[in-house]
Amino acid sequence: MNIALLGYGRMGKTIEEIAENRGHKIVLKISDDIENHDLKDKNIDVAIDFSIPKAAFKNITTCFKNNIPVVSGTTGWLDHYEKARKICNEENSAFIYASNFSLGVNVFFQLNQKLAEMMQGLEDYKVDIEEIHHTKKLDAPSGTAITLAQQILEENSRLKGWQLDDADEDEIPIYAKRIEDVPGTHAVTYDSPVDKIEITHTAKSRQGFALGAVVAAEYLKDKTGIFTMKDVLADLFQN
Ligand SMILES: NC(=O)C1=CN([C@@H]2O[C@H](COP(=O)(O)OP(=O)(O)OC[C@H]3O[C@@H](n4cnc5c(N)ncnc54)[C@H](OP(=O)(O)O)[C@@H]3O)[C@@H](O)[C@H]2O)C=CC1
Ligand SMILES: O=C(O)C1=N[C@H](C(=O)O)C[C@H](O)C1
Repeated sequence: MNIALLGYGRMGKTIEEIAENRGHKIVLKISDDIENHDLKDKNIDVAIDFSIPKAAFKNITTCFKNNIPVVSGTTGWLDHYEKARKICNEENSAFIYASNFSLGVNVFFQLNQKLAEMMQGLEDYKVDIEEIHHTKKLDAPSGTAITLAQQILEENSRLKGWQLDDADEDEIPIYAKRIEDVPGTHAVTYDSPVDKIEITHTAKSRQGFALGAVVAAEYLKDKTGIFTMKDVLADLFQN
């Protein structure tokens, strides 16, 4: 498969290594405005975007307009997600966005949803989310922490939203810590006067995120439409 890397930083480089080990070819790497690059004549099968929040929307939709399916893991641009979906559908292209491509985190998402369902009637427990990342991260809270909060909100009608740091009684506080070189840690805690329930996912490196993104790209090639990591995992475990 011929892959274009939109963003060639920490994740782009890790994806390159994993994709090549799986027999794919990197035919384009960009770290600047996509308009400076010719997307034609490179036989790009899939573009993988791990860039920066302010570039993601343009990167993704330019690919749709050039009939190139896109896997995007860039966080911090989701105000424009619905518009990107619309353009994808109009252009008959294909798209997978995930705040976290790691297979382990996608299991953790299922665990979080189940736990939220079990805890929604237990009013003595206060829930919060903590995320820890390296000091170079541009956005806070992390995209993964926002996904975790959204899953809890779907199950708990007493909670109205999430807030970074100081939250109201009916909001989920998300605490974002920045510590040098931490690849990504997420914890969801339910605290009551008598006990505490915690679930944590700790990434040991970026390899898990990168592998998930390459597996998603393999899934997306030759498809049309909008997909999620749930579709990718269902396909993976079926085969
Ligand atoms: N969904 C997931 O599983 C994961 C998501 N992420 C997310 O992926 C994104 C990238 O993370 P990471 O690799 O650590 O960040 P880096 O800062 O290491 O990489 C971002 C790269 O994008 C480049 N860039 C700048 N402008 C553009 C542009 N217009 N088009 C394309 N590339 C551009 C930067 O170049 P330069 O340095 O020259 O400015 C840099 O090389 C972040 O949003 C992060 O949150 C990260 C890990 C996992
Ligand atoms: O910026 C990172 O590094 C990461 N970003 C993603 C996020 O914002 O959730 C995923 C992962 O935790 C690493």
